[in-house]
Amino acid sequence: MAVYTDVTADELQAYLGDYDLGDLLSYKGIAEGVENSNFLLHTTRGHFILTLYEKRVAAGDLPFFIGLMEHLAARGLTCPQPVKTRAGTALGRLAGRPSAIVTFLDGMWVRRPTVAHCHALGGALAAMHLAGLDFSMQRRNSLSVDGWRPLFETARARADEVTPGLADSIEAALTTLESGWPTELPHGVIHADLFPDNVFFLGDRVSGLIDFYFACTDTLAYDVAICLNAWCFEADGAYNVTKGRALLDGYERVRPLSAPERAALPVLCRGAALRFLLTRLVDWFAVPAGALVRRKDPLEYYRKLRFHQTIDGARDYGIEAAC
Ligand SMILES: Nc1ncnc2c1ncn2[C@@H]1O[C@H](COP(=O)(O)OP(=O)(O)O)[C@@H](O)[C@H]1O
Ligand SMILES: N[C@@H](CCOP(=O)(O)O)C(=O)O
Repeated sequence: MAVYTDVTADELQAYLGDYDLGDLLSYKGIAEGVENSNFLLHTTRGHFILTLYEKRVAAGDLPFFIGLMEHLAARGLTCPQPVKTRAGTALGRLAGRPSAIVTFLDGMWVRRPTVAHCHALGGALAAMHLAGLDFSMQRRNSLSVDGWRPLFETARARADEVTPGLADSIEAALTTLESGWPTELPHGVIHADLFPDNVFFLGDRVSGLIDFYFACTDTLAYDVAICLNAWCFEADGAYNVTKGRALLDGYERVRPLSAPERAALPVLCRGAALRFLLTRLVDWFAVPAGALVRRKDPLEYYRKLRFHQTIDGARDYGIEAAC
């Protein structure tokens, strides 16, 4: 998260008047993350997270996110729980933005995931996929293949400022993905942004998942591809096949992948890399002056995309093509 919108102590006191959260002792903006504005609240009832939803979150989608966190918790997953006002509502409005308060989760996210972390993450991802299967609400993924070109068009003219030739490379990758994107693989609720900063650990054990604000109904194996991108590359840009194997093994112990899902991993990984390249590229030029936010490097995902373009089978990710 980040802080794009500031909240005064008076505004916050008045807002908290609708909740049974005791007295406000302190609050501070959280610099981590890039999407929404987040504050850590300390009240006489404990710690909570206040989120003000920013540009990429449509207010109409908030009931899906809130309902999903409640659904997953009811199925035994540890994730933030929306705190309701005395009137029973989880969604409010603060400083001109839609807002919500959620419970604070214990644990730490890991800056340098090990093989053991990747294995545990794979299991947690699969458990989330299974727990989401009977969630009754649907949300289209606005950041899937049909959303990439409109996103690209907003940044195309400036893309080569980041690195020469970037616009042409994205155009070529996009055209290939648009004609070959798999649509028949098993669908369900996906997290769609399960990066290390959204997974809390206590030791090697996953203690909770956060940040469900990209969650949607989409191809389950696409979520696996997002995680391979986010967890299994080293700082020098090399893919770590041992981590990939661990992640996939952890996943398959809970939810085995079908042969078509395995076969689609290369194209899904290319799509996942392009999706984060594009949002990072757009944000590179769009972060407002004065916002408390750390921009993320689009080129990290350009390098990952180019790696995936050299892959032709699931085996290169650490899993056999056939089950
Ligand atoms: N429920 C929570 N419990 C504890 N810390 C949280 C919680 N939600 C967010 N945070 C803290 O805020 C940071 C950013 O949150 P995140 O949801 O990833 O933001 P964004 O949506 O902008 O990416 C996390 O890395 C964590 O430190
Ligand atoms: N994970 C995305 C950015 C979305 O914000 P996050 O802080 O929740 O990860 C990226 O790395 O581009």
